[in-house]
Amino acid sequence: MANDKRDPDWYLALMAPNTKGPEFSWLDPTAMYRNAEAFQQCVADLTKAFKPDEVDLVAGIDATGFILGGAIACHLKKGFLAIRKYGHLCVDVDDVRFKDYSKKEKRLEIRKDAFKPGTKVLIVDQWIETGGNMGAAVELVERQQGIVAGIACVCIEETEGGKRLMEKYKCVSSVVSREIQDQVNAKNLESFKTYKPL
Ligand SMILES: O=P(O)(O)OC[C@H]1O[C@H](OP(=O)(O)OP(=O)(O)O)[C@H](O)[C@@H]1O
Ligand SMILES: Nc1ncnc2[nH]cnc12
Repeated sequence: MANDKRDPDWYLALMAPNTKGPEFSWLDPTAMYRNAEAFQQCVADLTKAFKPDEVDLVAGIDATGFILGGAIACHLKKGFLAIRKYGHLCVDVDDVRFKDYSKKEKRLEIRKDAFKPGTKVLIVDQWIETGGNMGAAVELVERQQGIVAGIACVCIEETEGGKRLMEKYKCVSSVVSREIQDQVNAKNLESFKTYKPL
């Protein structure tokens, strides 16, 4: 990409707007993952701030955090820990209850003895809105004496919860410019005006 004249976060314009109503999140980043160049660029962007010895294990949040988290684990040549929605693992678990952007009660779980104490864990998800899911994931990792090496998401909204996570942990997202971050915070991307499904 030596002569690439695109903005560094060009691929965010491939995310699809919500056309189904308020019970869904306001856009769909999985539309962007279908583009090979976009997906690979996103994985590269979310990992470049981490040196190999900064991360021992990558954790992804159920469900869409598995897509990016799995790809990031392979890119960094690390193992992958699934942070699952409650009730899915067939082994003993630790779990956390919380509320997310839907304002409904949610619950995440990880297996007991998921990693050794002191393991440096990079937590990956698609998105941070209220920070409910990510806050719960952090709690699960820290309860087992893991060290949160960082947090990686396509976008992190500058909500109260998002800002709290950014103050405390090394957080990376694909958003580069103030302009796009403001659009993310406003839940309305300029690119929606010209977004075309394939
Ligand atoms: O910051 P928050 O308010 O917690 O919102 C962010 C979460 O919401 C979405 O998950 P959701 O459970 O809606 O969808 P998914 O199962 O498709 O990943 C998203 O993937 C994050 O996990
Ligand atoms: N995938 C997503 N897109 C936009 N906002 C979100 N809030 C929670 N998940 C989201």
